[in-house]
Amino acid sequence: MTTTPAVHVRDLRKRYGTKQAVDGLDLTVEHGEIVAVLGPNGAGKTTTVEILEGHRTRDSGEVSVLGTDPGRADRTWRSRIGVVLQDAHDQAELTVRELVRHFALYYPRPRDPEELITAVGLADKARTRTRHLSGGQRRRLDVALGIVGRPELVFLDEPTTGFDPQARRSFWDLVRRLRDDGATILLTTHYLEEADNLADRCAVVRDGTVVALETPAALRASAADRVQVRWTEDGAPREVVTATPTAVVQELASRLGAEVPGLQVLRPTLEDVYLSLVGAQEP
Ligand SMILES: Nc1ncnc2c1ncn2[C@@H]1O[C@H](COP(=O)(O)OP(=O)(O)OP(=O)(O)O)[C@@H](O)[C@H]1O
Repeated sequence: MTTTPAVHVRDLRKRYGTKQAVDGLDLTVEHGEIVAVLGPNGAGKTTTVEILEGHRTRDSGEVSVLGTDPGRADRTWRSRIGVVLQDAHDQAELTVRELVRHFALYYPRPRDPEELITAVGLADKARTRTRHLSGGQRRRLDVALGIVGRPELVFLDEPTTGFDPQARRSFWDLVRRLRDDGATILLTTHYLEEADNLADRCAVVRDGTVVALETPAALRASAADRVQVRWTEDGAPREVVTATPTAVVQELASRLGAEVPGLQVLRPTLEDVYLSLVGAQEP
């Protein structure tokens, strides 16, 4: 295992006209990690990821992806990266199988197209022309095309947008299998549940900088002093926010009897922590 991180970004900056889209962003992704990049619309996630993919230039800052500056990368580097863009493919007349086989030809050590089609849940669509796929099925095909070359590092841009809940869960299993095979994964998502289930660490981006880079558990723990205890007393709903919910419940039980009416103990979710980090008002 190499000691250089898979992705290392320091003080990254990118401006479009007067808009400072990325404003001194730092990020490190270790080999074998799944990192979710979270942030409101316009926070600078796509710009950052596209710079890491070598698809956009930067104004300044240090960027190393698999040990190489993406601004100066060659074809060999590109073959080690898997990029899953939204609606990347435009070959509507080809079938799923034809398209995956076609993409496999570009790589020295591709995955087996049939196994891959099954792994992304498209086995029964292998002979379907891609223009006849549903939105969620197209996304799964995008993913298949992004990983057919057995990339060491996979970029997934909002990969499960448009998936039904079952498809989303089987997609998460697929991403975990990729990681278990040794891949590093950087994904952007607006689904906090996705980040919570999948990510080893979450990078929360606001106004072009990373404001938190932590495990989902550590992020939740940062709000451990904001547990809501709700109950009903004298026919009216009551609520306190506390760091010691057990003590509150004990006090209520001794005062109101063993079964406190309407008792609820609500621990902060990842979404609560996220919203307090980015500000509840999204643009
Ligand atoms: N090519 C461009 N030209 C001008 N401004 C741009 C360009 N691309 C992005 N921007 C602006 O830069 C800012 C950051 O955009 P970016 O797409 O990186 O955000 P994002 O976090 O990916 O948002 P979303 O969640 O909506 O995808 C936004 O204010 C956006 O309008």
